Amino acid sequence: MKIYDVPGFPNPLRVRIALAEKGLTDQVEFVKVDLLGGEHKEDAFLAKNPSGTVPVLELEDGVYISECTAITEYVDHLDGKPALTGATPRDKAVIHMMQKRAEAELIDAVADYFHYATPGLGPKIEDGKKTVWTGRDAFGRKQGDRAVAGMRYFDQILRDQPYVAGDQFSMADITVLGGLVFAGFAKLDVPEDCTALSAWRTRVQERPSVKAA
Ligand SMILES: N[C@@H](CCC(=O)N[C@@H](CS(=O)(=O)O)C(=O)NCC(=O)O)C(=O)O
Repeated sequence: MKIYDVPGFPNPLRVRIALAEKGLTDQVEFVKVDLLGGEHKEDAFLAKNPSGTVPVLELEDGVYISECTAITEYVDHLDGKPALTGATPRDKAVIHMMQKRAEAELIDAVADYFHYATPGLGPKIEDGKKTVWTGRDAFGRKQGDRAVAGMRYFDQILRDQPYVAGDQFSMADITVLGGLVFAGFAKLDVPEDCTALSAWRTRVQERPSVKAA
């Protein structure tokens, strides 16, 4: 397997943690993409992923898989013992639901704040993305507020259960952690009173997979 990504960036981190959780990291060739230089917006990369984002997984048969959730589902099922995406219909559904909330209300909202309300990845990348749109800064700030509301939501969830989707660590936890890492990138602070979320982060950061990623 080959993964095109940028080490240390939030969404690539989601897949790197999943690979480490499954013990597959050493079976992957990582190919660094020059994100700041705009390589991901060039035709050669767009042919791998028309969305122009990382990470992208390339399989032995040449198929390209983008989207962290899809990549995580792929690696989680390779050994027939899904541990991150749910082993029963019920667990699969709850994890899928919480994963979607972690994307929509946290990591993707932070990404919008980062790209539209801050200098983001710099003018070479961002100007292409930000068409001349008078409301773009206001949209970015609104998404920042949405991300902070998302932090409060997950704080409430984690007051009643040890992990984002219930009693077990899952890909939904990985996505919330990616969202908090992205928030740090974007200088979007976790509210002081989100004590359950902060305690959960301290706990999951002790996982070998997180330390290794
Ligand atoms: N929904 C995508 C999001 C991927 C994404 O936005 N990746 C960022 C990198 S990261 O900063 O989120 O880690 C990217 O490629 N951004 C390039 C750009 O926005 O031009 C996924 O799940 O893979």
